[in-house]
Amino acid sequence: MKNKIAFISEHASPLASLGGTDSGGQNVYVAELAKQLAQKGYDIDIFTRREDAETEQIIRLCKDVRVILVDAGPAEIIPKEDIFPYMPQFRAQMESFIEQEGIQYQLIHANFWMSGLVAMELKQRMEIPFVITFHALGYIRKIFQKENDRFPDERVDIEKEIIKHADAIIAECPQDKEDLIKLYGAEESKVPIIACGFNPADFYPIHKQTARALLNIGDDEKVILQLGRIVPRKGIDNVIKALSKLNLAQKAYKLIVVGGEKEEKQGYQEIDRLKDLVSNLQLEKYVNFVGRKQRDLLKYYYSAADVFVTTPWYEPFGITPLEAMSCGTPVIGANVGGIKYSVLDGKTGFLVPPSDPYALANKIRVLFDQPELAKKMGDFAQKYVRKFKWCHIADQVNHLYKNVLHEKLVENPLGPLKAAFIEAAATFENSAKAIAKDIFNAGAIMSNAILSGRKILVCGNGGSAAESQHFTAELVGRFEVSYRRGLPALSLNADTSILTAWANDFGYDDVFARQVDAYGQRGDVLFCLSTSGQSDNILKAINMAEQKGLITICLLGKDGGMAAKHSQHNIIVPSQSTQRIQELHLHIVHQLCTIIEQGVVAEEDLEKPVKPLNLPFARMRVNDQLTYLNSSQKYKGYGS
Ligand SMILES: O=C(CO)[C@@H](O)[C@H](O)[C@H](O)[C@H](O)COP(=O)(O)O
Ligand SMILES: [Zn+2]
Repeated sequence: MKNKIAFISEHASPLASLGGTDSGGQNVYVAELAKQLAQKGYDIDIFTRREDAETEQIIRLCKDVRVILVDAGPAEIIPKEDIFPYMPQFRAQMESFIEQEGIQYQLIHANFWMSGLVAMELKQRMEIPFVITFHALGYIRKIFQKENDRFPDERVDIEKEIIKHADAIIAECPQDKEDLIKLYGAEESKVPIIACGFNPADFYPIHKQTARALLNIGDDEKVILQLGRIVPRKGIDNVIKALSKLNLAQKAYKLIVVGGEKEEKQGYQEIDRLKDLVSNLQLEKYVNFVGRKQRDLLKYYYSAADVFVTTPWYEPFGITPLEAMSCGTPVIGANVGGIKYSVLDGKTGFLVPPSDPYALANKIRVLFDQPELAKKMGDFAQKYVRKFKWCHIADQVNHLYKNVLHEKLVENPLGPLKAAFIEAAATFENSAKAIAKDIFNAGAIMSNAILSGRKILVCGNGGSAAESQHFTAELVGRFEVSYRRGLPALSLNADTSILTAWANDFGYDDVFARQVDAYGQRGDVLFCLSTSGQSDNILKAINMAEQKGLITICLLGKDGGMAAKHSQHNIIVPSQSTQRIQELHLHIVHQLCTIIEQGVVAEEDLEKPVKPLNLPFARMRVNDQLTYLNSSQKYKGYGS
C-alpha cells in the first residue's frame, strides 16, 4: 500500500511561479519535493488556500500528486500576513475534504507556521503524525523587520507550541537548527538538517554568448545578477549601493534585477524605492529592472551573468544561490542563514556581511579583475551543488518519514490496521451516497439483457480478474434464490489456454477484445472491472464491444480513467486507493447479483415462486424502473 502524505502549504501554492511578493522558495520547495517523493512511491495531496474562484478544487500536478484548493477567506490573492484569521476555516475545510474522500493519510508535512497550526490540530483530532518545515521563523523575522513585521503577535507562541507537538522539525541549515533549539527549545534529536534543493533539469549552464544574445546583453558587459523576490529584507539596495562603489568608468558594468510584479502593491513599493535609489546615485545607465521572468528563462539569466549576488538581512535557506551555482555562476552571498551553508567562501564564491556595500563591491571587483578565478569558482560550484539536487533532498525526507512512521508503528502497532478499516468504512459510506443509483442502473440493464436472452461477458486484471470470476460464478451458479435457473455469464479472464496463447502469440492488449469478438452478440453486456480505468486490454475490449453492438458497463475507481470516457455506463467508486476500490468492487458485485437475480426471478414464471425483495419495483421493465427512480416518487429502496 502506498503511503499517503498530506502536504499543507497555506499561502504558497505549488502552482504559482517564482518572483511575486508572496511566491518564492516555498512554492518551489513544495512542488519539487512532492514530485520527487511521488517517484519514491508516495501518494501526495498538497492543500493550499484557494486564490481564485474559477479553478477546480482538485488539480493534478503529476502522477500521484494532487493540489487541493481549500476555501478559506476570500477566493483571491491576499498577503500571507493577513491569512491567519482564515486558518480555522482552512482546517475545517481540509478535515471535511479528508472525510468526504475517505482518505487515511499516514503523515502530514506542514510548511510554514500557519500550516503547522493546522497540522498540530489535525494530529490531535485524527491521530496523524506531522513533520514541519518552517521556511522562516517568526522570532528571527521580528528581529529584522521590527515594527514592519505584520504577522500576528501570537506567531512565536504558536511556533513554540507546534515545535512541542511535531514529530520532526526540518531545519534547512545549521543556523536554522541552532535557532530552533536555542530560541524555541526544540529537542535536538527531532531536528534533522535537510536543505532545500534545486532541479538540474531547470538550471544548467548555457553558453554565455548564447544566453547573452538571447537576452540582448553585450559580450563585453560585466554582468551582476540579482534575482528573486523584491522585498526590503532581500537587501537589493545593498547591491545597488555596492555598484556605486565600483569604478564604473573602468568597466562596462551592468546590474540586472530580475523579479517583482507591478500589480502587487508591496513589491511595487519596494521597486519604487529601489528605482529612486538608482536615480539618486545616478546609476540609471547601469541598472536594468527586467521584472518577473518565467521559470524556464531563469537559466539564461544565471548563465549570462558573471556573478550572482544575494545579500539579504537574513535568509532561512535561499534557493537562488543553488540555481546560480548549477548554471556554473559564482555567487557572492550574505554571510547569513542558509547562504553561509550553501556558498563555500573562497571556493564557490564569497561570503560578505549583509548591508555592507563596500565588502560586496570588493568581492565583485576580485571576481571581475580575475576572470580565471571566477571561472574556477563557477566550475567548482557547478560540481559542488549537485548534492542539493531535489532527488537527494527527497531521499533524506523519505528517510525521515520512514523514521517517523516507524516510531508511530512501534508506539501503536495496530494503528495502520485500524486506519485501513476506517478508510474502508468511509469509502463504503461515500459510495452509498454517490453511486447507489449507478449500481441499480447497471443491475437493471444486466437483468433485462438476460431476460431478453442475452449474456454477460466479464473481464478484469489481477484482483479484478478474481472479482470477474466471482461475479460469473454467482450468476451461473446461485446467489440468494435457490431455485432459479443458471444465468448466462462468462468470465473472459478464466480460460488460461486462450489467454496464454493469445498473449504469447500476439500480445496482451487484445486478450479480452479477441474473446468479445468470439462470444459477443448484439445486445449482450460487456462488464469490465478496473481500478484505474487505464488498462489497455480493458480499453480494447470496450472498443470491440462497441463495434459489435454490445452494451458496455464499467466498474471503476479513481477518476474512471479512459474507460469511463468510452464505456456507456459506469460505476466509479469514489476513492483513490486501489485496495479500497477493490473492496468496494466485491461489495458492488454482490449487490449487482441481488439486483439481477431479483429482476430475473420476478419476471420469469417459476415453479416455486417466492416473494422477492422489492418485488413491485423489481418487476418493472428497466425503462420503467429508471423512470421510477428519476420520478418525484420516493423510492424506499437502497440508497434513495
Ligand atoms: O489486486 C491488485 C491490487 O490490489 C492487483 O492485482 C491489480 O488488480 C493489478 O495490478 C491489475 O493489473 C490492475 O489493473 P486495473 O485495476 O488498473 O485495471
Ligand atoms: Zn488486490
